Amino acid sequence: MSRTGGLEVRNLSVSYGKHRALEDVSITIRPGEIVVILGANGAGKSTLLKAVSGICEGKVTGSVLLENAELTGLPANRILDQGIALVPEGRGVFGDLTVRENLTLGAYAARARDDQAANLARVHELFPKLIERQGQVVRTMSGGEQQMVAIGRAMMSNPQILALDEPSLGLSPLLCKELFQNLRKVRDIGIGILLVEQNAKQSLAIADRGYLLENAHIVHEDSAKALISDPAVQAAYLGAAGGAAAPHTYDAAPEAPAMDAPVAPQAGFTVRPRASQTVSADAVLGRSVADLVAQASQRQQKAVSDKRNAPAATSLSAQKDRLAATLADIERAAQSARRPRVIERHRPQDHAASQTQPQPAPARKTPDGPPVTIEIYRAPRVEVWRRRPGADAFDRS
Ligand SMILES: Nc1ncnc2c1ncn2[C@@H]1O[C@H](COP(=O)(O)OP(=O)(O)OP(=O)(O)O)[C@@H](O)[C@H]1O
Repeated sequence: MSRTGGLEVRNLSVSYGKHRALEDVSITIRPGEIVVILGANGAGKSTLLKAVSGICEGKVTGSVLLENAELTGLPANRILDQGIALVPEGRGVFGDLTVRENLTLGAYAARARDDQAANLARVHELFPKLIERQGQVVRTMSGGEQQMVAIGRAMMSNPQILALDEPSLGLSPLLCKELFQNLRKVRDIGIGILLVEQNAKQSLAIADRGYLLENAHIVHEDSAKALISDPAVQAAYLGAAGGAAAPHTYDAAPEAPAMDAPVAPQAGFTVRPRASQTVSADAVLGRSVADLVAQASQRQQKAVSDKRNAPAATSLSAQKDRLAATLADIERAAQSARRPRVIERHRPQDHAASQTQPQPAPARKTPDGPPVTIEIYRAPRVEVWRRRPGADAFDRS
């Protein structure tokens, strides 16, 4: 029996064919608490939400209990009737219908049919903007407003647990802030919230507790407050970008070198740094690496056609030439990105003089730092080529 009330997930495992997407996952969400699930891409977060809401395509074992009632194996509509509402990734609103129509559709759950007016009043109280916009076609609304409609629609089923899959995806920082404030309001009326989020910083700021899901396993659980200040969590999820994740990571083949060393185990758990910790080559170079590769490839095709009469130029050597040309181009672009730049600087003592006559801006050299190690990742199988400080060639060690 559940000791907590609310939602209790016990030893949940999900397989898609031979692929194990969730392994022995146990979590709880109490009424009136926000629980966030953090994890890298592919860790199994969406699978967890789908399994809990009865829409998972994989084979599910383990148990999902709501207020001690066993939900495992029930179809999605019965799970909704029991009190778990899902706001899926991408919102799932009906774009061609109005706000009112979307909300009405949310009230079809048996548990909510008799209380439609009261539920609508509650949604309007939470999100007064939806009253003004009730006749508006949802497709014409902003992303943030559509997200509000999606949450409002889920709330129309009068849920005990609201599960949300990446609700802040694609929202501006301002709209994200509004979204998280809205989730707080939902929590404050006693609904338990199971939140999967890429935006670790803002979600932990409103959450009560959090779980770290890595490679299908829960590797850590703590209060949101403790997670925010945990160095391993900071390194993995709360990087300089504030947890805003890169859109994808590359899956390394088993023999490929790791992209990042794992963060040193802290308090008995290890988390893999997110891709957001890695600055993209494009950002470092200020140029598109894909363009450089395309240019190098075109140049090489010409070189290969010039060598047509020399059969000794095998395709292997042509490939090597192309890679060398690409790496050299990237190296040149990186050097030019590091070249000292002239930066305008106004010293306070120059200010008065500069009021009367234009002053030449003093030049400042960008400080020479240690030479940078350049790393190039090639998808889908990760190959890491490095030119180490002081070396004049790339190697794959
Ligand atoms: N329908 C499916 N069929 C086969 N494999 C799937 C299916 N759905 C998910 N997977 C696989 O299960 C693993 C977990 O996927 P899931 O979508 O749950 O991850 P996630 O943590 O939500 O990642 P993301 O943040 O990228 O959505 C991944 O390896 C994924 O490729």
